[in-house]
Amino acid sequence: CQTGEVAADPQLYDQSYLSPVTIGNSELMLDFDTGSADLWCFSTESPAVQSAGHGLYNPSTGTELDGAFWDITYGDQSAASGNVFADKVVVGGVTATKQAIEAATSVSYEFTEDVASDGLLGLAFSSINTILPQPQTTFFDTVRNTLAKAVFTVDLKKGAAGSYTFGYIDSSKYSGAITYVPVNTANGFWQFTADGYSGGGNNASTGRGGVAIADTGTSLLYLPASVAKGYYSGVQGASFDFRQGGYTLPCSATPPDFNVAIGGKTFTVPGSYINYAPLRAGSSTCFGGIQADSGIGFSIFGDVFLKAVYAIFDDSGSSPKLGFAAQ
Ligand SMILES: Cc1ccc(-c2noc([C@H]3C[C@@H](O)CN3)n2)cc1F
Repeated sequence: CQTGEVAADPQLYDQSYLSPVTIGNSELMLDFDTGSADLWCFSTESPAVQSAGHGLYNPSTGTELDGAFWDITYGDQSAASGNVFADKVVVGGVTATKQAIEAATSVSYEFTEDVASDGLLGLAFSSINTILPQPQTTFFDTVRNTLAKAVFTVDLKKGAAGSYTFGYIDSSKYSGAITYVPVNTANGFWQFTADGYSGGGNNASTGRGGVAIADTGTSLLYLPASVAKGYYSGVQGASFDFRQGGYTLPCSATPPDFNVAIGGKTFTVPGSYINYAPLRAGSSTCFGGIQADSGIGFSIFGDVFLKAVYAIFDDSGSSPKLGFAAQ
């Protein structure tokens, strides 16, 4: 029965978190993403102009999955594609002897420029893996029957290293009780229902909650437009900036805390997490950590929310569930 833990290292402004993964005989830094289901990495097959500065997977240690290819586009329209090998993957001591490794033969500029990241490790449901003609399993699905308990946990932190555990829940990482809610896997995400929101200009609870996904690969907290608007109506100097494509606020502001009701429990995002980052280096205007989820179809509980809680992604029972606890 395997268990393991791996660090989650924050990148600038907590834009993403990277974890060390051994693939074949390379150690790469991957962005663990509960909002997608492909494990892909830069490789010796990637064009040098796209892979300069990145760690590379060398497929010579793997076995090619003949005729298999993959092509993924993320929420921000960044993309990558390539072919597939089976190879050994080790995450925090947990070993998958034959994991589908998606070697990139092409990536969009966002990935080329993100030189700290050597690829992504998807932790959503394997139903949305993009490998054709036959989708393959995520790392978690590959190892889940060898784990002491079919769970992984997420403990992200603001401006500090957090961790992912596989196969166990670490009671030292949270306080109080864990609140569990059911997960709807129809879209392949860790999708749940939030009961309601309050905080900022939303002084009265805005009651209605809505459908949301827990997404470690998204930096911010995307909420119904009415909730985002209500929140910033209580923040001096905040406004919706069409040029920036979202709400901005003075970097000098200490915004009010934001509360989310889930499973009858209230979880608080400290206001400081919502003063996210300067628009560009040296700017005194910052981009807000809460933004509207307009056009997405559901809310996205990204890192701004996840770094305020301890999150349990549990597929050990008859149906998957999400647990949240105060950190
Ligand atoms: C350069 C770059 C761009 C995007 C992403 C990215 N990773 O996860 C996600 C979110 C959105 C949804 O697609 C699934 N989870 N986005 C990572 C990158 F390193």
